[in-house]
Amino acid sequence: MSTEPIPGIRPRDLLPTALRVSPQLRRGLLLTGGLALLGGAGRVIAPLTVQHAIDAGLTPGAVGPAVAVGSAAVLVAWVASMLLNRRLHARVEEALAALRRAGLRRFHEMAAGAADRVPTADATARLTADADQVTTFLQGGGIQFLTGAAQLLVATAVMLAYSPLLATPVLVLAALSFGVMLVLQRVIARRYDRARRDLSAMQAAVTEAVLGAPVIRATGTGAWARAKLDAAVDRARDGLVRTLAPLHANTSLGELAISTMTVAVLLGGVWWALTGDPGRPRLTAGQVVAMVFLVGFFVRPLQFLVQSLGEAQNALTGLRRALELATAPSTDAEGRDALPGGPVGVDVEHVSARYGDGPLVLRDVTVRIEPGEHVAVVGRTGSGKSTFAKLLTRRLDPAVGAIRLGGVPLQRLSAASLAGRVVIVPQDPFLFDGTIGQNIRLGSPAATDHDAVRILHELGLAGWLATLPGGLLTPAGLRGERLSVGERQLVALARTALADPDLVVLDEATSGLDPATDVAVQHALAALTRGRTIVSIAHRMNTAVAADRVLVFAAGRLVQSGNHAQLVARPGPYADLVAAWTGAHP
Ligand SMILES: Nc1ncnc2c1ncn2[C@@H]1O[C@H](COP(=O)(O)OP(=O)(O)OP(=O)(O)O)[C@@H](O)[C@H]1O
Repeated sequence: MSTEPIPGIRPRDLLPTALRVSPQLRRGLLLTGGLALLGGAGRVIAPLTVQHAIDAGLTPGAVGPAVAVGSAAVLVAWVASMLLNRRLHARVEEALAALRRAGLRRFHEMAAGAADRVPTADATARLTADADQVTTFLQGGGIQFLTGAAQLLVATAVMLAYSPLLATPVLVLAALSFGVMLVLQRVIARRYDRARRDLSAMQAAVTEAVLGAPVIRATGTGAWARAKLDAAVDRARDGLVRTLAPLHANTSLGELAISTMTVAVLLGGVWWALTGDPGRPRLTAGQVVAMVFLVGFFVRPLQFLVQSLGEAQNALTGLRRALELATAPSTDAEGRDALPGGPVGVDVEHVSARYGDGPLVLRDVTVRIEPGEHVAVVGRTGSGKSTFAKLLTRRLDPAVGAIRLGGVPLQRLSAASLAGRVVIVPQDPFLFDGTIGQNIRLGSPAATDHDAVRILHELGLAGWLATLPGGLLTPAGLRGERLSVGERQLVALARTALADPDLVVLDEATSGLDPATDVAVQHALAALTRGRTIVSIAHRMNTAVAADRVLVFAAGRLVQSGNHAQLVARPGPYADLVAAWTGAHP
């Protein structure tokens, strides 16, 4: 039950997963590799032409062609790098776009319960800032990373061809330092991973501090809020600082290896050249000069690779986090069965529930809700009403027991068969930035404005529609902020009615609606509930009185069940609640 909603990806699975999620990366991979090799080889040809010119005695007949070949090679390298740059940038951006699309799609396909456990800022960061790290790396020298690696390969091959004995100490030193760097790289990866999580948490803290600013100003709790934010900022800073020590160790180690290699080749090359027969050195002067050049061509990309390992690691961490979201388990992977047609009956059998690893907040609840029945769920605050509603809509899975909808275990139902058939209407519904009409039409993909007007009439909301300045074209604003809570509820009720669901789980608004909106909401609710199975989390007595049956929760247990008249007649939690409600609204 406490499995991670977004499982990690092992380093060795990173590339195959990236290629699977973003197949664009595969396209023209051979050509891209070829261009990188051409770019690297073009640069390495220059020292070979110098060697020829020197060994030919630096005669005009030898220097001329050498300069021509060298220049042509440099030109080819330049063109190849330019083409490589263009290709790689375009492919990677296409791949990232696919990754973002796949990530968002998967987030929408995730089981509601799992998605609820992913902090909003974390999901957002994975699709934005984390994926951006790859672009940042590419723009900040990532392409040179690739041409550098190709140049390193070509330089190694040529050095080995020239003098295996001289190339050996260079390669041994390079292999040794790479071994140590790999270990350091693992440490860096772990620390970057941690740092990115802390950055995500900081983003969440900043969002909270900005969104909560009106409350903070009104309550004068600025110092408390800033202290909370400061702690998150400090953690993010410390996380980033912790990556510096291994990063610096890595760079210094690279510098040390590089200087040692240059000295080894220079000394070794001269010694090797001199120890041949007199007049017939084992290495010609041209070869020694070319070797020194080649070490430069070997060393410079190596140095660059080492220095940009940190950024590469950061980009890989960003890529991995985005990929993890894009490959998180979806509900469809679990559920294959369809919900039978018509009003849905609900069977809750010995269900207990908890959040994460916390204590049980709902214990051994057993109840059957008949198809078409209207049930009101009541109880004091914290008694478990919302938890019960979350269980019915799979935003939480039972720790113990089973729930069946229409006779089918909830976890066997596919997300597609639940969409539009089982709908939750929260207290403060979410509206998209668009018109009221567009928000209502979301209930049914094929619906027209005509359908939206019809449904508003059916719900008795024609009068409300007439009061809207732009009718259906009235803008709702970002998250519906241009409408009141009551109006948002009316739009959500119309959207729900248009979806024509068979089971509606309704979280009644607790916030005070103005009397006119309140009446409109009550009428709309009465119209919506006809002929459907309804589970209302009731915060007002009228809802409980009107329901076919009332379920009373207390301290996580279902303690009473019956209609209003039966329950109010006997002493107990329901009678106490009714007394409290009547006391509050005499
Ligand atoms: N996301 C959560 N994580 C951990 N505990 C939670 C979470 N949501 C609710 N709880 C705990 O579960 C218990 C039941 O909460 P629940 O929201 O179901 O109560 P409720 O009856 O709906 O209350 P209210 O009328 O105030 O909405 C409470 O003790 C609450 O603290």
